Amino acid sequence: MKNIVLIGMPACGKSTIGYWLSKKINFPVLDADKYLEEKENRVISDIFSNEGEEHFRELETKYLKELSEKEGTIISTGGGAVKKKENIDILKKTGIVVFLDRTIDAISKENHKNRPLLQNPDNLQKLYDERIKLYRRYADIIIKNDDSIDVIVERIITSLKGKIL
Ligand SMILES: Nc1ncnc2c1ncn2[C@@H]1O[C@H](COP(=O)(O)OP(=O)(O)OP(=O)(O)O)[C@@H](O)[C@H]1O
Ligand SMILES: O=C(O)C1=C[C@@H](O)[C@@H](O)[C@H](O)C1
Ligand SMILES: [Mg+2]
Repeated sequence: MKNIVLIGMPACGKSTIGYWLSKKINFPVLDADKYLEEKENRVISDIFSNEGEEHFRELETKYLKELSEKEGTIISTGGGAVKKKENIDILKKTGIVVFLDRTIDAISKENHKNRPLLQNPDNLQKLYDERIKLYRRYADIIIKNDDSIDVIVERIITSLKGKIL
């Protein structure tokens, strides 16, 4: 059974929707950021401020490789997983990639205190402009996150029917 890999901007809903999708279809869910933090026994913001983003990206690739070895699992990735094509190539071998497409306006209204790259609010637009084409390019399925969580979960299930469900 293939994995379901959620990609998208920070605060687009990957963790929340991954969790509720998992309840609904009975697949386990793993959050790549949490997995990395547990394996490293540190929080991501600490890795960013001490060793820098490049080191974090190396760790991210290492743990995405481990996660890609799972089967029938929902994997919520970090918002920057698309920065390296290598990450996506790895994830696509065993998974179907779902891009959660949420507007920058909706994202900007969330609380970003635990998102190191969004401490400067101007960075949200910059990240979006850099990444939107990558999320679209790498997605097998694009789901607009513009309704309640329940509706979005149903949209994902409908779009996966006949593919992996
Ligand atoms: N459709 C929605 N309706 C209401 N709230 C939403 C919706 N989608 C996301 N949210 C809210 O937006 C916030 C950010 O969502 P979440 O933490 O799941 O994003 P994420 O993509 O996992 O972010 P990160 O990349 O930082 O891990 C949460 O408080 C979540 O409840
Ligand atoms: O958008 C990003 O580049 C990031 C998003 C988070 O999920 C974490 O993976 C980390 O803070 C980097
Ligand atoms: Mg998350």
